[in-house]
Amino acid sequence: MIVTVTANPSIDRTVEVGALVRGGLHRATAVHIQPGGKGINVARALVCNGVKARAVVPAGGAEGEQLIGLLSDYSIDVVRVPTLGPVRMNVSVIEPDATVTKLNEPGARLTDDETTALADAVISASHNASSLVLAGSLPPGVRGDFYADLIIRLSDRDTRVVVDTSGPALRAAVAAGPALIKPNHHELEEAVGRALPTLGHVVEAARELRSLGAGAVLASLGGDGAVLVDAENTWHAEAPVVQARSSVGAGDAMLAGFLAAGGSGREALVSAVAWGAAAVSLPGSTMPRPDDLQPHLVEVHPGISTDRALRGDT
Ligand SMILES: Nc1ncnc2c1ncn2[C@@H]1O[C@H](COP(=O)(O)OP(=O)(O)O)[C@@H](O)[C@H]1O
Ligand SMILES: O=P(O)(O)OC[C@H]1O[C@](O)(COP(=O)(O)O)[C@@H](O)[C@@H]1O
Repeated sequence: MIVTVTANPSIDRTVEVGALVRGGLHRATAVHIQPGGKGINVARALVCNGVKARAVVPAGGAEGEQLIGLLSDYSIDVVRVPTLGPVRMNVSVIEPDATVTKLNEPGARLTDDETTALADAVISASHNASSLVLAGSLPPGVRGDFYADLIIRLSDRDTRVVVDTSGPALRAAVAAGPALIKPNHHELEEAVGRALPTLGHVVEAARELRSLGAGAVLASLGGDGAVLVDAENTWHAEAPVVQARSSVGAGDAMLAGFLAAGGSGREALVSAVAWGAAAVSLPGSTMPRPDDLQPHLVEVHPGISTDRALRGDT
């Protein structure tokens, strides 16, 4: 069983429009309303591919009811932690060339009691977990070391803890020694405090985060694919997307693909990149199903082209 935690879930509205003009009126050509937040997306991708997943989700208000309702379309074992404040709504605007503009709300403040209830629910929901995924931003009221504390509390278990977050929460989590982190390009730059214009810079930064405590680093690089740095190896892999539609949730699909394929090594990276590329070809934050996956199109490069300039599109 893979357990995911989404401390700050959302209802995602993905709105497709013509070219975006700041200050202009845009008539939507399509709208997708989907359950959101990184851990929820990882769980959706897993169950869409026959892998069992449990999702721990704090949810309150009418939006919380709607989120739980949307989740009932998936065979996820949902552990709901009731909260007073409502679940946030995040909006992504997609232009015809698949450019995404994201508007993420901060989320409602969690009280101290709600934060404690969430942490306790995670500990009990992950009793039989092979992997525990701590994913997404932290809502107001939750301290930046929330994920780090969970890693420490779970350190005597066999569960592999995986972290996909940003900013101070990521820095704190790294120091607590997670098995794996999944930053995108921007989150990796933020974590090391400098720009990473080339593949070589990304690999250096990933090694730095390993030296600070992360067991392995799976860095997603948008159209440039992904890099995996673990104790033994460094790999770069990428796959073409014939027609990009929406990259919302691509990183979450990618992490799910990595875990579904065992969560370490070359073959897991191939699976990750195949799932990420497939997600980009689907509307909104739709997660790929087996028929959408094309692992044979994934290219794993024999060495790292350290001077390769990155597009920086994450
Ligand atoms: N334009 C693209 N072309 C091909 N693959 C892509 C593209 N954008 C994203 N991907 C795939 O999806 C993965 C996750 O995307 P990325 O944007 O890096 O993550 P996040 O959604 O976390 O910001 C990438 O590692 C890559 O495999
Ligand atoms: O918690 P954050 O960082 O605000 O991110 C939440 C958003 O990220 C998503 O999980 C999408 O993730 P990606 O970064 O993979 O595109 C959305 O479902 C959600 O709205």
